[in-house]
Order: sequence, then structure tokens, then C-alpha cells
Amino acid sequence: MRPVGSKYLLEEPLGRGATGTVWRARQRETAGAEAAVPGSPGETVAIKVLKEELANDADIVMRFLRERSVLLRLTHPNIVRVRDLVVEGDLLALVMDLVDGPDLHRYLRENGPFTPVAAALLTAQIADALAASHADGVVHRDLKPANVLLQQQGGQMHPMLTDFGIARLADSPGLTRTSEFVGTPAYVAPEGAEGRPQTSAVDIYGAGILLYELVTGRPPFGGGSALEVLHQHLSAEPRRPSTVPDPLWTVIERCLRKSPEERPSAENLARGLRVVAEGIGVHVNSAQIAAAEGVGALLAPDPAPAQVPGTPEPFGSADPTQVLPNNAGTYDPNAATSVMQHTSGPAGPQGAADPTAVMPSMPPNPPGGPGQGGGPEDPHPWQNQLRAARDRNEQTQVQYLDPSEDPLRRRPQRQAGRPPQQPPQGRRPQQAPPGQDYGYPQQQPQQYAPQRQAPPPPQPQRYAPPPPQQPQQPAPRPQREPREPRQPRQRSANPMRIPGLGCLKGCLFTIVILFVAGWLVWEFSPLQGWIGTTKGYWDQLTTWVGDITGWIEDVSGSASDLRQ
Ligand SMILES: Nc1ncnc2c1ncn2[C@@H]1O[C@H](COP(=O)(O)OP(=O)(O)OP(=O)(O)O)[C@@H](O)[C@H]1O
Repeated sequence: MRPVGSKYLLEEPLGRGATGTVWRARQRETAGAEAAVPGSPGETVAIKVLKEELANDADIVMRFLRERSVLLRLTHPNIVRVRDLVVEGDLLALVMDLVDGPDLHRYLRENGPFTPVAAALLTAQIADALAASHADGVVHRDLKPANVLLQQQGGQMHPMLTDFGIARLADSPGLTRTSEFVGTPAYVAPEGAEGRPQTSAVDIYGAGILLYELVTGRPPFGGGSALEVLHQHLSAEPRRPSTVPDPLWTVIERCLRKSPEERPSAENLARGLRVVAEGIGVHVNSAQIAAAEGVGALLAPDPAPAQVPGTPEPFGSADPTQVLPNNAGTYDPNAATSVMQHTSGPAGPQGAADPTAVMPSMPPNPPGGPGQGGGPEDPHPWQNQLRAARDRNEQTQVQYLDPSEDPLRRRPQRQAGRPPQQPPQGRRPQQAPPGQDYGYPQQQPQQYAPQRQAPPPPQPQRYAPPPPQQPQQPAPRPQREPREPRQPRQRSANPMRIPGLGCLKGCLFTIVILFVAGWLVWEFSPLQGWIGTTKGYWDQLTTWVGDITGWIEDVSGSASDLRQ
């Protein structure tokens, strides 16, 4: 058993997420005044020990301490209470109430979708928790079934939202600097995916995705790769399953609006969902049905959404202090914006983005800067992400180089050319188990026998980018077909490589050619008549050779006479 600080002992791991491991732990002694809940010796608690890379980052430790008061003061019946924060050496830990029950992700996987009424009532309680935290200026930013724990209370399940503030820690400049942020795109709001300003409306979008998943068994946007899912968040409309009643669909559709300004406030969402649950149940009267059908009127947008610290300010906000949350002291206008929420755990339903996909953090993106609609030539944030991923992960590709383009082609090449290297194979996202039936009712919330097990640690995965759509960029140069390797030169005429033999052969060949050409000219041209000898070719050649020899002897004879 490992001690955490002087007051807690870790007993057994309950599960592991992207930001750390959650342990069942026991309190050794009563915590000091700095803890929100002092506790008593022997009490069981849950402790989330944050990953080392978070704990080793000075920025994150600072942020952790600065947000201490925010995390400790968040109390609500549907929020898992943070009792204490421990910073000791390289250990960073959150001490929480232990919740006896599964998380919603696991529950869904094991029991299938909820009925529309149950889904609406459960999401209404989550919306209650969001309304309380938003009123306190705290945006969750990582709303997903894995962050909703289901506590058993008298045979009923009571949803408890957890992991407040963790997304903000993971979003700190320190982690962005390392560019290693593990995340899932399945619950990211469009503005978050694009690195645009974020407000509490991102939690409403997350609640809409969660509600959709509760009634259908899967999130609305899935795909083969994380980028495909992001693309759908930005441009696709969610498909409405025929089994979702009209009033419930109205709520889902409002939450999933692409424009954050059109989404309801958490408070209105909670109210609307309760009205819907009443109007679509079994024993309903006509007034309840009418109220449910008019739910759209209840879903008024939030007039003053809480701003996410560290993200660009919303457009049109002249005064940045107007959007500061209550915990204005934690506002950091220079904090880097990360667009990916993290997640972990087993693969989701079929078609869902792989929760363990490694997503690069967005580079800091100032308002009006690249990627914010500044101009058509600005790279899209996805392109930045892709480039970052490539810079980080992909090996340099060795490709065939045409000799005409090789500046070194005249130099002796000592190395045999390497074969073209295959691009690294991006691991396909894990295939989730077969999708579940869309119909309802499938499952009413049931008694759950808690059965804990540590899920395997998330495996970072490379995501496969979809075909690039970059009309404003010059088309990439088509790759050349690798050439056939050249056959080695045949040198059988001089296998012994005798020096000069090649030259001698050439000379002899030239002499033969001259001899044959001379003979042809001698026989078939008037040359023979002009010279007038009427000799044959060979005789004439012999005569010429004799004349030349005699002339040489005369010349050499007269030269020796002169020397004497
Ligand atoms: N307060 C708690 N009480 C009991 N179990 C908990 C508590 N908090 C978390 N757990 C369990 O621990 C496991 C891991 O939790 P964690 O929050 O790390 O997972 P996650 O939400 O999937 O990851 P992350 O939020 O870091 O991406 C989950 O299965 C959850 O059920």
C-alpha cells in the first residue's frame, strides 16, 4: 500500500484514464484545515493520481494549486465531491468521495441504451450539475459517459459528474508544449474542434451527445478516423433515429446546434428535459403531452455563458472582463488553446471515434489569427494538427530521386540506393463491438452489482488523416514511379580487364575498315585510271608501301651522312 501524503494510503486501482489512475484509498488520519472534507481515520475514499507528465510540469502544478479553491468548493448532489488536493514531490492527487457504482460508459456497454424517459431524467440531473458549476464560472469541458458515475441509492441510480477541472489542467500551456495530449473527438463541440472561443455551451453540446448516446447506444458522429469525426461535428447534422420521440429530439437537436449561441443554458436544459420526460411517459395527460411538444420554447439560449479561461474570447466581446468567470484570478489570456478533450477506456460503440486516439494539441491560435477565418490561405486548424502529428510522429520518407534532379549525380555514388520506404502504417482505430439496436425501450436503469476492474491502459494510436481537401494549396507533386534497377554492364569482351586492349581493338578495326573502303574506291571509281598504273589494289598498295619505305631509308641515310 502506497502512501499519498501523510493522510492517505492507496489500496487498489479502480481504473485508469488519460490523465491518471483512480485508486480506492483509505484515510490514515484526519486531513488538515486546507481540505474541504477532513474525513476520519479508516474512511474509504477515491484518489486520482495524476500522470507523471502532469505532475512534473511546473505550469500544471501551479494551475492545480490555483484551482484548488474552485475544485474544493464545487458541491452539488450530482457532482462527485473533491475532498482534498495533494501535492507532494512529483505526486499530484485529487482526493474524492468514493462512488459505489459503474461509470455510465461501462453501464451503457453492459446494459444497452436507456428508454427515452430514463435518458431524459438522467441527463436532467447532469444538467443540474452543469447549471451549478456554470453559475460558479466552472466549465467541465470533458462531458462524456465515462465521467458520469452511477451511485446506487435505494435501488435507484444517481448520476454524479466527476473530473471537473481536469480538462483545464490537461489544457495547460505545459502540456500543450509537449504536444502529447491524448483525446477523443467524439464529444468535442465544433468551436472546440476549431480552436474558437469556448464557453459553457461546450458542456451543453457534450450533454446533447451524451443524451443521444443514452437513447441510441452510440454517439451521433462516428467514423474511421478522429478527423472524420471532427469534420462531422463541424458540418454534419445528427441522424435522427425513428425511435426517438419528437420532444426529445427537439432537445437533442438544440443541444447539438453548431452555433454555441443557439444552445440552451444548462438550467433550461434540465427544465426542458423534465417536461419532456413527463410528456412521453406511459401515464400522461394531454396537458403534459402538449407541454412536451412545446419544449422548444423552454430551451432559451444562455444569455451569459461562462467563458472557458485560456481560450480566445468570444467574437464581439469588447471587454474581456465581461466574460471572466467568477474565479477571475485563474484567467490566463496567454494560456494556449487546446482543442481536444481527452478520454480513455475501452473502445466505444461501433463507429465511434477511438477514445484512445492520440490527438495533437492545437498550436496557440490568437483571435483573428490563422485558422480563424482570417483569410482563405490560412491553414485550417486540422492542417496544423496534421502537420504537428507528422512532425512528431512520422519518419522521413526515403524516396527514389530522379538522377536529373539529383545535384550529386555526377559524383561517385558509393552507396547502393535504398529501396523506397513505406510510409508508417497508421494503426486503424480499434473496432468497437457491434453496434446496439437503436430501438427503445431497451433498458430501464437497473440494479447494478458493482464489479470493478482496472481497464487496460490506453494505447496511443496514430490516426489516419482523411484525403486532404486543400484547394488553396498547390497540388502536391505526383510521386514518380520507382524505376526498374539498371542491369549491370556486360563486359565479356575484356573479362580479364587487360589495360589498352580496348584501344588496340579499336585501332585494328579502323585499319580493316580503311582497307576495305580503299579497295572499294580502287575497284569502283575512276581512281585506278587516273593514277594509270592499271595495277590491282594489293599490288598498288605494295608499291606504295615500298616507295614509302625507300623514302624513309633515303631520308635516314642522308641524315647520318650529315652527322658524320
Ligand atoms: N470518485 C470515484 N469513485 C469511484 N470510482 C471512480 C471515481 N472516479 C473515477 N472512478 C473510476 O475510475 C476509473 C477511471 O477514472 P478516470 O476519471 O481516470 O477515467 P476517465 O474518465 O475514463 O479518464 P479521463 O477523465 O482521465 O480521460 C473509471 O472507470 C471510474 O469509474
